[in-house]
Amino acid sequence: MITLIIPAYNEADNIEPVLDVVTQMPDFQQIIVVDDGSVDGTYDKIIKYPVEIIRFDLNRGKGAAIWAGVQSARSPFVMLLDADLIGLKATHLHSLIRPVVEDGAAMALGLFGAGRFATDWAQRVAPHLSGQRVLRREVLESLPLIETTRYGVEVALTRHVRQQGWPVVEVPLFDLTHRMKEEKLGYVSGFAARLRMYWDILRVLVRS
Ligand SMILES: O=c1ccn([C@@H]2O[C@H](COP(=O)(O)OP(=O)(O)O)[C@@H](O)[C@H]2O)c(=O)[nH]1
Ligand SMILES: O=C(O)[C@@H](COP(=O)(O)O)O[C@H]1O[C@H](CO)[C@@H](O)[C@H](O)[C@H]1O
Repeated sequence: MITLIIPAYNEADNIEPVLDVVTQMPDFQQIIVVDDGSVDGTYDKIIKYPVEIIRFDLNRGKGAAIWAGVQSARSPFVMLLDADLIGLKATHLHSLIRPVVEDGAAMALGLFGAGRFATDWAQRVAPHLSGQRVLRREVLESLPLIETTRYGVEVALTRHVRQQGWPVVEVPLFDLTHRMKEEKLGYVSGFAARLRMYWDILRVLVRS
């Protein structure tokens, strides 16, 4: 009933705790991990798990990774999860699944709460950025140019759903957080990556 898609770019140090949880859950018809051109051994970590793998030779960006997963998805519902979550539990994912699969929402957005101040705050200010979502598959299939959006994929999706007038539900995900860019890459490279992310988001916001 649900296809889980996890885009992963250089997440060798982070992805195993996420895969440990999701591969124990009976809820997923498919788990697809898209290795978006990682050069840090992410692939070697993923192959130990019972998941479908799509591997890009070169990095194409988060939007392209998600789109590749969607093209292989067979279920009517899709869950998107980041590969660097800390504190993930099956109960988080059940609370995200329910509003779409049982209650008919087009999209459920998961928002960190009571996890860490910095990441809770970021999602309170900008909930439309969240990478944790459940959607009807056709929502993803009907988003024009999704493969070009890179980090703009979330704002593009949120805007698309709102423009169509489809119901969206925000779900708090308590005691969940993720590794921030500066924690993964150091302050200088992390901040540069953050600026590139804002650029991707801006590009999507100004187009059409
Ligand atoms: O070019 C990219 C950049 C990111 N990601 C993945 O997209 C998710 C969110 O990225 P990141 O953690 O960098 O975003 P943040 O949450 O720090 O903004 C993670 O699973 C990344 O591995 C990806 O597949 N391709
Ligand atoms: O919440 C945010 O401000 C950004 C950056 O998170 P951090 O400041 O690195 O914790 O992260 C989100 O935004 C990206 C773009 O929409 C998504 O791709 C990430 O999944 C999401 O965590």
